[in-house]
Amino acid sequence: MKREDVRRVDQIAIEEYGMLGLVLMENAGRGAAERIAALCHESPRGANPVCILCGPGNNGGDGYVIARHLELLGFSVHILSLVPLDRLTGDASANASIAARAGLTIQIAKSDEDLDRWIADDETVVDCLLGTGATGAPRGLYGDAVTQANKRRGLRVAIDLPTGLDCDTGAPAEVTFRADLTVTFVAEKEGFSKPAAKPWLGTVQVVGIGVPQALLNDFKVA
Ligand SMILES: NC(=O)C1=CN([C@@H]2O[C@H](COP(=O)(O)OP(=O)(O)OC[C@H]3O[C@@H](n4cnc5c(N)ncnc54)[C@H](O)[C@@H]3O)[C@@H](O)[C@H]2O)[C@H](O)CC1
Ligand SMILES: [K+]
Repeated sequence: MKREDVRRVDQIAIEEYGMLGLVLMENAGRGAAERIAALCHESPRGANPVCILCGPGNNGGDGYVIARHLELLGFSVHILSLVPLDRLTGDASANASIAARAGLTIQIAKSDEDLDRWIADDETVVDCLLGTGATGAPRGLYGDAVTQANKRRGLRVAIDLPTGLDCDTGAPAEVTFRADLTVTFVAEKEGFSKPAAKPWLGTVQVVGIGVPQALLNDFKVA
C-alpha cells in the first residue's frame, strides 16, 4: 500500500466506522509486541532488555503500547523519548501518560551523548522514531538515534517502517535504521518490494490493527 492510502485507512476507520484511534494504536502495539517477543525468543541475538526509541508522533505512540505489552510478556523494557512528553499529542500523549503512570522507565534523550549513554550495546532496539508521517531524511537527533542504534550488536526491530526509508519509493536516506525485523501495520508498504529497501527491512511481518474487512476490501488489502 501507498503511504497516503494506509493513512486514509486509519482516518476512515475513525471517521466513518467510528473506531477510536486509541483502539487502533493498542491493536498495533500489542501485535508488534507479540512479534518482537517471538523474535527475541527464537534468535540467539534476542536480548532482554529492550530499548524503545520513541519519536514525536503516533509511531512513537505505538512504542509506549509496545513497552507496556512487552513488560506483560516478561521483558525488561526502557523507553528513550526524543521529545519531552508534554510535546506529544492525541493517542501518543495518552499512551505515554499511561506508560508513565504504570511506572515504565522513560528517559528523555536531549543529545547524542544521552543516546550513546542510554542505548546499551547488546539490548534489542525498537525503532518507534518516525513512521508514515516522516518527510525526508531523519533530521538532527533522529539521525543521531538511527546512527547509534545501527552501531549496537543487538537485534533491531523497525515499527511500521525503518526510520529513514521512504515507504513509497523504497529509497533509503543517508542514515536509515537497519532492521532485522520490520513489523508493519495493515499491509506491506509499496516501497518494501523495491530492491533498494531490502537491506534496511530485514524480515517483514504485517500486523492487523482491527479495522473491518469491508474497509480492507475497499483498499484491496489481501
Ligand atoms: N492505520 C495505521 O497504519 C496506524 C498507524 N499508526 C502509527 O502512526 C504512525 C503515523 O503517525 P504520525 O503521527 O502521522 O507520524 P509519525 O509518527 O511518523 O511522526 C511524524 C512527525 O515526526 C516529525 N518528522 C517528520 N519527518 C521528520 C524527519 N525527517 N526528521 C525528524 N522529524 C520528522 C514531524 O513532526 C511529524 O509530524 C504510523 O507510522 C504508525 O506507526 C497508529 O498507531 C495505528 C494505526
Ligand atoms: K519507525
